[in-house]
Amino acid sequence: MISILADANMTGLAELLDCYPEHFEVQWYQGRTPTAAQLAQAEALLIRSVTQVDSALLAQAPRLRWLGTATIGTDHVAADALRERGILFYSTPGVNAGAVGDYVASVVAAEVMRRGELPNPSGQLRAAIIGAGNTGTAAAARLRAFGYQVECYDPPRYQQGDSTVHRDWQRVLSADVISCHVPLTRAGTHATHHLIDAEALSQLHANALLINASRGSVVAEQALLEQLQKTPELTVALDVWEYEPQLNRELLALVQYATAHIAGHSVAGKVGGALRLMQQLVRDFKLEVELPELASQVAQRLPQAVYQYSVKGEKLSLQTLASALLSIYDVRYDDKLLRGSDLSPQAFDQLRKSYPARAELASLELIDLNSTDLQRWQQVQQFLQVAGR
Ligand SMILES: NC(=O)C1=CN([C@@H]2O[C@H](COP(=O)(O)OP(=O)(O)OC[C@H]3O[C@@H](n4cnc5c(N)ncnc54)[C@H](O)[C@@H]3O)[C@@H](O)[C@H]2O)C=CC1
Ligand SMILES: O=C(O)C(=O)[C@H](O)COP(=O)(O)O
Repeated sequence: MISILADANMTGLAELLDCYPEHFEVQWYQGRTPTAAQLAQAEALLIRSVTQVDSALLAQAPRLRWLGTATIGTDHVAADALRERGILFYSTPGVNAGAVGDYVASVVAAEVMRRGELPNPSGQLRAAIIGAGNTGTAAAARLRAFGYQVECYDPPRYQQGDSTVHRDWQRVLSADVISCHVPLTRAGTHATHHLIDAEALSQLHANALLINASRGSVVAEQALLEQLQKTPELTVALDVWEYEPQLNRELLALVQYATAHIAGHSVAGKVGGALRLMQQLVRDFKLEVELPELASQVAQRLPQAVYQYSVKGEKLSLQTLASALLSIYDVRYDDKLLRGSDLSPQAFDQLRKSYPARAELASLELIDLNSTDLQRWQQVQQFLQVAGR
């Protein structure tokens, strides 16, 4: 029996573990940090982005030999400390990239409804993706579906010879939509901490749309607040916050879309994370568990495959497309939930814990289209299906 300690709020994991009671002895922890008594027993620890794993936590977990985070980001884990102890460590790259792309699409669709047109202060319909990895690629595809010319800024990839990306920071700052998709890093040539600082913010078009669904500290929060006080027309969508679960209330009042770090929270993204960790755990501990059976347990939890939206024979206008996308995932609803809460750290965590089941935009099917629009829709659909590099 392996002694597993896991975040109680990891969608799909309990069902997977329940299928194999003979292999696992499971303890669940609530909230952000396990107790010392729980850590003392654990051989394998399964976490989400809210649990900080550092030397102090590891010192309480003498039996630990395996750590998995069901997230793309790994900035909450001290990888060096794990290496020193010889603890195996896994994350789930790309697992919720489609969901993050959908979040970006939903923000743009909501802007179409609010402005009556796409954000386009430069008149060139140009979007900049910062970080051309999995989430950046999914977001770029969604922006292309709206007709944006998308350019990806990614100096590390550029240095490695990737000719599809650039390293011209000024081009990023002059775009109509700027969307952040980098890991949070604090050291090295390409550190991303406060990448969007006061100087960068001051150079954006007043009517530009800035989106951050990466990590809060990629944008300097105080500088953003000061910029919004000067240019309130700047439209900002923040899914992540520099000091979350503590929110900057003054800043929240000035951003157009404020959500509780849920950009990646589609059911497929969340359940996929649990499945990938389980598959790795089963391999590393050499357990006799059928991996295909694990996958089929997960498939049963995914939402229905197709959501139909009738355009009722009308032209596929920008507004119709935006309405159809919002019918699957509407960021304005998540924004209302956060603003309607008491904005405390507990409320922030509770919103994430009780997040409703969310399908992905790839499951949308438009019906009753005329033949010209059918072609346009098929192109859009391809963009909506991109779920990583
Ligand atoms: N809000 C949410 O729910 C979610 C947030 N995230 C965050 O998004 C981050 C990115 O995720 P992925 O795209 O899947 O990661 P990825 O590793 O696939 O791509 C990151 C890209 O950023 C580039 N990069 C690194 N430093 C850079 C810099 N200084 N300037 C420009 N580009 C730089 C890398 O070369 C890489 O291409 C994650 O590390 C995580 O923190 C991820 C999933 C969900
Ligand atoms: O994958 C990541 O990185 C994220 O930020 C997640 O979407 C956040 O997921 P949870 O930590 O809330 O499971």
